[in-house]
Amino acid sequence: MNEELDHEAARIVNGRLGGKSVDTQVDLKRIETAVREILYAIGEDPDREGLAKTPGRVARAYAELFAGLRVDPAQVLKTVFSEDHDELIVVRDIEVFSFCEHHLLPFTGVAHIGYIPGAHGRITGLSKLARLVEAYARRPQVQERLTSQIADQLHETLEANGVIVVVECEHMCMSMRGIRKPGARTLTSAVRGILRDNAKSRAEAMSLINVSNR
Ligand SMILES: Nc1nc2c(ncn2[C@@H]2O[C@H](COP(=O)(O)OP(=O)(O)OP(=O)(O)O)[C@@H](O)[C@H]2O)c(=O)[nH]1
Ligand SMILES: [Zn+2]
Repeated sequence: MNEELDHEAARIVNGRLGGKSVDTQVDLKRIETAVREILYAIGEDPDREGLAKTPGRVARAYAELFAGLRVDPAQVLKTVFSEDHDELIVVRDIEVFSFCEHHLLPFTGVAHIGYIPGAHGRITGLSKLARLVEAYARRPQVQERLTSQIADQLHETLEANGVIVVVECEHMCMSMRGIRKPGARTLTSAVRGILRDNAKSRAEAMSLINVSNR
């Protein structure tokens, strides 16, 4: 099949991201075809009653699960307020559902985000921090990149004095298959600005995030 034509035929579906509808241009037909092939390949019958609608369901699920690919994270942070607050703001325990790009299996856990506004006092809506996590998580990812992308976007867009992002996740590709170690959690952090340069500020941020007591 001509790839360009196939791409042009991509259907628009509505996905949901952080509770908001987004236009997600995803080639559902192509996913359906691929899922049928996978079902054949594992020795299943894609036409049996229970599986007949599965390729379509998987296609719609993927459109939603990978909706972050069609979100501009800078836009997510566009709601900013000016506030005379030059100290740490932390939102912790933001749920993360992402997919490791190696096995396309989920990794799930929480993200903790802290930032110190810049001199102009630019702060964003608290929910926007969770939306930012969604925008970067709903893509094929690695946990390290997810962590640093969130930190870099906050640092840049808010011109924050300091940023800290800690992500703790369990990877299904380590739990369900391969090494099979359920319960192992991976912690990654990214620190920017004053929180990177100043050990005392970083320690204060870490204690608010309180990772070690979880
Ligand atoms: N650094 C990092 N590694 C990840 C992440 N998600 C999955 N991985 C790892 O990616 C690696 C891929 O290794 P490969 O040797 O290419 O693939 P594999 O043979 O399936 O590896 P095993 O999982 O060890 O069976 C594995 O060690 C996974 O644990 C992530 O977010 N960050
Ligand atoms: Zn993996």
